Formats: sequence, C-alpha cells, structure tokens
Amino acid sequence: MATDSWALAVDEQEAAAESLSSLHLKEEKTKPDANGAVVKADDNVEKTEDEEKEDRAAQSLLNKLIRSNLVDTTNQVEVLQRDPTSPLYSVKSFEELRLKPQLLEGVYAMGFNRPSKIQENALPMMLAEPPQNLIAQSQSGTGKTAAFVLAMLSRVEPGNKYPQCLCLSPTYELALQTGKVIEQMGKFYPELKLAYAVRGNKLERGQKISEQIVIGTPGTVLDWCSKLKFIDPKKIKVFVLDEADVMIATQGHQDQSIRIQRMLPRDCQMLLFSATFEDSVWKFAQKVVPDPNIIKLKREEETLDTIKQYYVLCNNRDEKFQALCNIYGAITIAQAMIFCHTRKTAGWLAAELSKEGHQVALLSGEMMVEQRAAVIERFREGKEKVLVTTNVCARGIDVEQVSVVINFDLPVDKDGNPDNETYLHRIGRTGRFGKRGLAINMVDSKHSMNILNRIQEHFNKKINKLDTDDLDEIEKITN
Ligand SMILES: Nc1ncnc2c1ncn2[C@@H]1O[C@H](COP(=O)(O)OP(=O)(O)OP(=O)(O)O)[C@@H](O)[C@H]1O
Repeated sequence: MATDSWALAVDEQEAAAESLSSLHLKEEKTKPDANGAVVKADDNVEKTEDEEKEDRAAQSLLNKLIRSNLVDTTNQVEVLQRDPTSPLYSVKSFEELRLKPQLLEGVYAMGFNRPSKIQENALPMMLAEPPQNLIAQSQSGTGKTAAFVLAMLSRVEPGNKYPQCLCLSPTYELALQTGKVIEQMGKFYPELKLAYAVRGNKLERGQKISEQIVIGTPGTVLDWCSKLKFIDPKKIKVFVLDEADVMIATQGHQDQSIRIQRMLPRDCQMLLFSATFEDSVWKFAQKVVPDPNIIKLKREEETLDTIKQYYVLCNNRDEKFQALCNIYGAITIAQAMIFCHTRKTAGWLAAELSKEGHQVALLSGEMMVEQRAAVIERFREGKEKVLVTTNVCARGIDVEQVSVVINFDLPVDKDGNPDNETYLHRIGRTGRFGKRGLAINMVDSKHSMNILNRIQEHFNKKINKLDTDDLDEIEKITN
C-alpha cells in the first residue's frame, strides 16, 4: 500500500469521523482500526485466509457505499417464533409501530415510506414488550441496519446518561457507516448521543462515558467494558451484533463478542444480523442469542433463462482483444462489464480499450474501497460505458443497466476448476427485470474450452459459438 493512499485513508476516515461530531465522537483524531482500515484485495496471487476475510469486510463496505435504495426482492420471509402460539405480527406502515414522534419524523426524513420486507416482521418483534431476542438473515441492502437502529433508538432513555445500547460491527469503517444511520435517524432526538468504541478513540482512564449508544469493534468494546470499565455492561438493554458473517470471518472477533455477551444482564435484548447463514454463522448466532426468534429472507434466485450466452474461440490475449473490438464494431452496446482474471490483464485491457476511443472505467484490487465506490458510481451514472474489472473487485456489486457481460477470462477457483457460482453471478448482472441479456465468453486454450464445457454442463444451458470475424453473425445475436 503506497504511502499516499494510506494518508488518503486516514484523511477520509478523519473526515467521516468529524462529520459525526454532533453525536459527540470522543476524540477528534481517530486513527484507523487495525481491523481493516486499509482494504486491499489481490486476485493475482492465491489469497491467504486473512485476505479473504478482509475481502468480506471490504465487500460489505463497498455495498453500503454504493447503495442508495432497498434491494428489490419478491421472496417471502420465513419466520420462526420462539413461542409458536403467540400471534405473528407484521406491519405494513411505520405508524403501526407506535414509534416516538421524533423517531417517526427521522424515518420519514430518510425517505422511508413503508417498512421493507424484512422490517415488516422484524420491527414488531424487536419492539415488543417484553423485549424479544432475534436472529435475522437477509441479503445485503434489504433494510437490516435501518431496522436495528430503529430498535435501539426506540429503547433508549435519553435522560439516563450512560450506555444502554451496544452495537458491534466487524470493522472501523462499518461501524462508522452504521453510526451515520444512527445519526440520521436520530436527527430529531438531539439529547441522544453516540460514542465510537474504535481503536484510536482514547479516553482518560477512570472515565465513564455518558453516551446512550455505543457502537464499535469487538476488541475495543471488550476493553471498554472490562479492562477500562468505561461502560457498565450490566446497564445495557440492547445488544446488537451486526454482520455476523463478516464478524466471525475475522480472527478473534467471535471470542471477543462472546465475552462481551457474557457480561450483559440476562434480560438484555440480543439481536444478531447476517447476510448469509452458513453453518458457522448459525452456530455462533445460537451461542450469543439465547431463545431467539428467527427471521430469514431467501436470496433472489439468479437464473440464466433470459440470457443469451456465446463463446468466441481465440488463440491468445491479442486475438481476444481483436474479437472484442469486432463485437464493438458490429453491435451497439449500451454498457458492458468485462471480467479479467488478473489485475494485470484488467489494467492492460482497460488501456487498450481507451486507445480505441472507449470510455473505460477500471476497478482494480489496489484501490481503496472508497475509490472503488466512486468508480462504480460513475459507471452507474453512465459516465463510462465499459467497466473492466477483476472478480474480487466486482463480487456482489449491482449495476442493473448492464446489457452485455464479457468474460475476457472464464471464472475459475483457486484450483483451476470452473467457478460456476461466480459465472452465474457475473452473468446475472445482465438480463435482469425481464430484460434480455447477452453474455460472451472468450476461450483461448484447450483448458479454457474444457472449463466452458463444464460450465455448460453444470447449468445445462447451451453456450453457442460465435464467429467474431463474421460481422453479420455478430449482428444477429442482438435480434
Ligand atoms: N423502509 C425503507 N424504505 C426505503 N428505504 C429503506 C428502508 N429501509 C432501508 N432503506 C434504505 O435501503 C438501503 C439498504 O438498507 P440497509 O442498509 O438497512 O440494509 P442492510 O440489509 O442493512 O444492508 P447491509 O447488510 O448492506 O448493511 C439503505 O440505503 C437504506 O437507507
């Protein structure tokens, strides 16, 4: 990581921290947390486990930075109640929740008209009396953060000048993002204060903090609760564990979270959120949330049904580039995403396309998350028509208007086998919402032909050959 980008990271974080001053960040000069302040992804070399983990946090942050709306989902919510005999409440409006007027005002000021799918069920459970515990899983962007922030703000007694709600986030940056939501939603609640338990936020020993809500990373929160005693954990009424899947992917966070949870009173409300629910997350969730209600929202299935898939046979990188130019010469492509296996190829391809006069955006692993978010934003706004990227950078990002996806290199896992899930995910960028999409795969060796055949077999969907030297044939694929 170059010194200037490190400096940039610190500047950006400080700027973000300062913007939260109305909620009283304890110390002005906040330094980045060791838990991933500088996020770096590398697709070129085999990743170590730690880098993988960093990726998850980076991905999550990137998603938050580029997201301005709820994700569209038609899937049903699955609810498992601790007490199956009690009636299941769900709400279709925020009024039904009988929120404090200042909070309702905050919700509307954020532009929320009605609860999201997950909020319809989660909010009545979280706000019920007596408080109930909850484990909730739904994909990123479905309204989880807004839901638990509303729950914390509802339970807080502003007159009591000590921490009552504790929220754990996996990284410094994610904590700041959630802090911003608390700040926005609590805008009409000036007496409410928020403190950041993140590394670098140094308080004087022996001090007690008066803020009613504390958000932070597990290590610092643990120190503040035990060693430094800035927080009296026995007075916590709501404990939120956000991004549990990212959390447990980080060394030490799982144990620290459990140790914090053990210090809390028995009747403290425990809420855990996760975008995914693999076994490890589920086990962890059950350890930290006793007697939970459970809410799950299934991910929208991606399908290849509305996508026409082709492959082009080439002998090397230059021929692949030529094929790409031929395609661009024959058909009008509104916006395309092009995936490469390595940063080096992505950089080279972006430069070559620029030389040909294309407006190209490049997403590359050495970029800071904030820079990546800015690149994606520009692409979304249509400022560039081609986005060249490696897989690590683009995993999980939503750019809905893309009409063509090009696999300049086919997706493979670290053992060189076809990565079907990534294929589906990449191609799924196009052909959404009933639109017809186009996917073109570049094949440049026997090995990659074999990969393509296996992908074809896996999805049981034919991928047709395209001769890019024949302009008429290329034109036909858009019919
Ligand atoms: N009820 C709502 N109506 C409209 N927009 C909403 C509503 N709830 C949340 N949003 C907005 O939708 C976006 C996603 O919400 P939120 O961040 O709460 O989702 P999330 O599930 O927590 O996602 P992530 O896991 O990525 O943080 C945000 O921009 C948020 O402001």
